Amino acid sequence: MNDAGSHSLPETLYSADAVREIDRYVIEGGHVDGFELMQRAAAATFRHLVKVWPEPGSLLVLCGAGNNGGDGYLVAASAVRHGWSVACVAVADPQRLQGDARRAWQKAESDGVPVQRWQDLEPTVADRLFDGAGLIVDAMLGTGVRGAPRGDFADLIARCNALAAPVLAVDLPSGLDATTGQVAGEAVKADLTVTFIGLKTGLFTGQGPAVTGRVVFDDLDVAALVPRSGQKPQAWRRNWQSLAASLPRRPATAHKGRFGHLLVVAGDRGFGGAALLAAEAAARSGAGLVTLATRPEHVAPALTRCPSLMVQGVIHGSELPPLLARATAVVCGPGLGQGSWGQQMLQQVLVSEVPQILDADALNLMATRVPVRAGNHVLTPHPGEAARLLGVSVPEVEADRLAAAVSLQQTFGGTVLLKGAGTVIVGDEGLPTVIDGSNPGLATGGMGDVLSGIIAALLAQTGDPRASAEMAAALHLAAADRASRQRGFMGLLPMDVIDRLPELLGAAEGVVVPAGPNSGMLE
Ligand SMILES: NC(=O)C1=CN([C@@H]2O[C@H](COP(=O)(O)OP(=O)(O)OC[C@H]3O[C@@H](n4cnc5c(N)ncnc54)[C@H](O)[C@@H]3O)[C@@H](O)[C@H]2O)[C@@H](O)CC1
Ligand SMILES: [K+]
Repeated sequence: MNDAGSHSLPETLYSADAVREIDRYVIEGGHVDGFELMQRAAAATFRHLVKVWPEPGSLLVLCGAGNNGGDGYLVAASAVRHGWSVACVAVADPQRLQGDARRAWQKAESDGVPVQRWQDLEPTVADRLFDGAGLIVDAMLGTGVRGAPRGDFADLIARCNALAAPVLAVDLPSGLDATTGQVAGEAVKADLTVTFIGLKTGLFTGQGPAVTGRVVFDDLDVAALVPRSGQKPQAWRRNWQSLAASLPRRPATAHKGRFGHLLVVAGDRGFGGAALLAAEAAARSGAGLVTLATRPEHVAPALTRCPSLMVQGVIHGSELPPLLARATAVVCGPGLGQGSWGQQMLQQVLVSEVPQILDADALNLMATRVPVRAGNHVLTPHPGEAARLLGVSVPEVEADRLAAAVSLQQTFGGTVLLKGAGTVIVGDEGLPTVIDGSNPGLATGGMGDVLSGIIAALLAQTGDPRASAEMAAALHLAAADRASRQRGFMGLLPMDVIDRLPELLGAAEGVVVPAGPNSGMLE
């Protein structure tokens, strides 16, 4: 779930290599000495550690073979100076450490940190260290990690994850690829990640959100040097907090004709619910008018459930053009099925000029036959649909979600929204956007239909496919987070998410409902 602490995070995301280059620029450019930077990293880590765990009990610090380990040795030294009970385990032989990391280890030793080599530990002693830990500091692998953790690193990561003690990850959870968010073997599951200098993209997409816990950031006082380093961000980090202000404003004299007429083409036999979820989400997201074109048998239930919709039963594709002619945007896909009804409908949508969202079965049908012209469309694949469209496997998509989304955009044009934790949005220009946050309650049938309804409603109002996709993904997540506070994750339903849309939109519009005798009047 989105975390309150992330509000102060920067909005730019960098690859791990870009952050390493920034480090290099800062140090080799003579701006800040490498050991001084490491001391700042350790001090920042310790500051956050004390804030979250003022009395952690015994601290177990696991240090790797590089500068991430160096940070760990200095954190251990701070803890000893603080009078805490500390155990420090060197996963790699500290005698072989080099440079700043070596200096950090020596400082820890001279400050009285009891450093023990993992390889020298008797199994019973190792068990005691782990079982007695009140808090684990993971300083094993940082931005220098390459591939799946090997040897003792893999064992220690598994051991950390088997314990109930909380974990603080230094810079990133060991085992996570901080650029892509991929976990090739196993990654430490942290409760808090304190990350430095630049936010890394992989903390926010792929497996990142599942292993970082809360993310806090410290610029180590070198923020002013970042633009001068020549390193460019890889993506934007956005959430509802940062996007709500771009919501289209409604003048007091507004009439329904100003907010677009959305056509929802959805719901083959047996899939009427998907059509209704998309249409109702759209109606709740400010579309002026919503027409649902669906199988005739869904007309009566849809009208009963949501009388603000116009619902049209359609049997042949030839019935769509007049409806498309009146639409400012169209969403095609929820519950469309892959039979001839769905194919006919999709065909009509694809040949129209109307700005369009292509979702679910529309993407499955496209993957087998219909190429998309470049333009004003939004594709909203989940990783499985993305894999089919790209002709690769799902793990290949998940291994680098940003690259997969970019590749889809280059193939199909328009805007691509790749679903999943850390939703990625790519348009035909500008950096990709990563939506910060994830909610496991969204892994339920119908949630995607709600998302396409929201995107489509915003597209009908703004005419801007990319901005609509970004706002909708952030709003959808914020609504799910809000609903989860009452309903948890397992029992969350798409209707719960739709129910929270108006209050989030209202708050973004600055609508306030006063308490007291005039309650109910807007001011
Ligand atoms: N001076 C600097 O550049 C600063 C670096 N900082 C820290 O330094 C980290 C980067 O340090 P390094 O570049 O030394 O890299 P790391 O400390 O991330 O790790 C490099 C070491 O891990 C080993 N390794 C790599 N992949 C492995 C795998 N799959 N399995 C097992 N071992 C593996 C390598 O052989 C190497 O010895 C950052 O994440 C940050 O924590 C901070 O101290 C701030 C200043
Ligand atoms: K780490």
